This record gives sequence, C-alpha cells and structure tokens, in this order.
Amino acid sequence: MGMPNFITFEGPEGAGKTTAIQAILPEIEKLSQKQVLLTREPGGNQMAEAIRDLLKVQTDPAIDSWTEVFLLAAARREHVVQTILPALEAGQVVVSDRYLDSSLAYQGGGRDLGLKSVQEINDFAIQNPQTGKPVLPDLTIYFDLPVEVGLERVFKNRTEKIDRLDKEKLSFHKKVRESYLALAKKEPKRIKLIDANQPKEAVLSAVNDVIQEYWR
Ligand SMILES: Nc1ncnc2c1ncn2[C@@H]1O[C@H](COP(=O)(O)OP(=O)(O)OP(=O)(O)O)[C@@H](O)[C@H]1O
Ligand SMILES: Cc1cn([C@H]2C[C@H](O)[C@@H](COP(=O)(O)O)O2)c(=O)[nH]c1=O
Repeated sequence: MGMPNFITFEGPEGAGKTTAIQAILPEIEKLSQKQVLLTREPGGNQMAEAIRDLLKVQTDPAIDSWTEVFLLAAARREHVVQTILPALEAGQVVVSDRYLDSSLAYQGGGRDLGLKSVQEINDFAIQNPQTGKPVLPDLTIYFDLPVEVGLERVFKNRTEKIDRLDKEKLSFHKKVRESYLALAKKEPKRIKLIDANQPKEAVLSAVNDVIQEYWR
C-alpha cells in the first residue's frame, strides 16, 4: 500500500470525524515524518470559509439544490488551487475534514441530484491546472453510524453550532449515509469504513489501525 499524501475523513453529521482527526494527527506526523496540513470543507482558506458561512444562511425559500452544489464546488476549487495543491507540492501531507465524497453523498444522494451530475460539476473543481488530472484523496476514512446516533450527538452536545444541514429531515440524512455506503462499496481500496458507533477510544483505535497499515 502506498503512503497516502492526501487523506480525507468523511461521514454523516456527528460521526466523530473532527474529534478523531485531532487525536490522530500527531500519529500521522510521526509516521509520515512530514509536515501535516489539517484543513476542512467547505473551507480551508479565506474565500472558501466565506462560502461556508454563506451556505449556513437560512433563506426562505430555501436555497436551490444546484446552487448549493455550485457554491460547494466553487469553495472546493479555491481549496484545491490555493491550499491543497501548494501543500502537496511542498511535500506536505494534507488531511481534510470532508472533500468530494461529501458532495456526492449530501448533494448527489441526500438532495437526490444523482452522483453522476454532481461528479461532473466537481470534475472542474478538482482538476489540477498544471496536469489536467483530478486531485483525489489517496485514502479516505469513512465514519459510519446510524444517522440518529450522530444527530443525537450533534443536538445534545453543540446546540450553539447547529446549522442548516443538521436540521434537514431524517430521510435526507439516511440518503446521505446510504450514498456513503455505496461509495465505500464501490471503492474499497481507497475508502476504509470504520464503525463510528462506538466509544471515542474504540473509534480512535480503528482509525489508528487503518493509518498504521498504510505506513507499515
Ligand atoms: N465516539 C463518540 N461517542 C460519543 N460522542 C462522540 C464520539 N465522537 C465524538 N463525539 C461527540 O459528538 C459530537 C460530534 O463530534 P465531532 O464534531 O467530532 O463530529 P463530526 O463528524 O466532525 O461532526 P460534523 O461533521 O457534524 O461536524 C461532539 O460533541 C463529540 O464530542
Ligand atoms: C464539503 C461538503 C459539506 N457538506 C455539508 C456537510 C455538513 O453538514 C456541512 C459541513 O460542516 P461539518 O462541520 O463538517 O458538519 O456541510 C455538504 O453538504 N456537501 C459538501 O460537499
């Protein structure tokens, strides 16, 4: 297995990605012996973070689903060009809390727009301007859990940060999870599924196992 330079973490709401990333980062630094850039989507630089704020605005009527896709893809383009590629080119490891799979699962699946169309729009966002090739993660760690469990964590623990997408219907979140599971099934080499419905220590140990395997 090759050493992953671009690692993404994915999952439904409240899956515990952010908690686990913080804990595992020193181990990635140790194993890779490289500088590790921690970033997130939507976000990762000034413009993309501004788009993240925009995406939280609750409008009436609600934002059109394609507008949501385009805004996320615009944020991703900025993220790829201004943040991810320069770090990879400087020999760093990039760890991102969400990336392209989030759009496939949330917009393609959750919003019923279809994976193919959402992928096609994102093809523009993730293209390396120098090589023309797509910038794709080497390794994706997918945190799987029943959406009710994740949402309960979100609503119980961080009421001040509940956003527009957290408040979507249960059926939306279920479609997001189903799409993630389908992606993991389709790409088992890249996407490593871990059971996120366990205590934090057990989740971290599962993430650690995946990471260790890559640097063995
Ligand atoms: N394994 C776990 N068991 C119980 N609670 C957890 C676990 N992991 C994280 N939490 C708690 O659940 C909440 C959500 O965790 P976290 O922010 O890490 O998830 P996330 O996947 O980044 O969520 P989101 O994508 O919705 O921002 C936090 O309050 C966190 O402390
Ligand atoms: C990248 C991306 C994100 N989303 C959604 C998923 C979450 O609800 C928020 C991000 O915030 P969090 O702190 O990671 O929970 O945005 C999306 O719908 N599509 C995307 O491509």
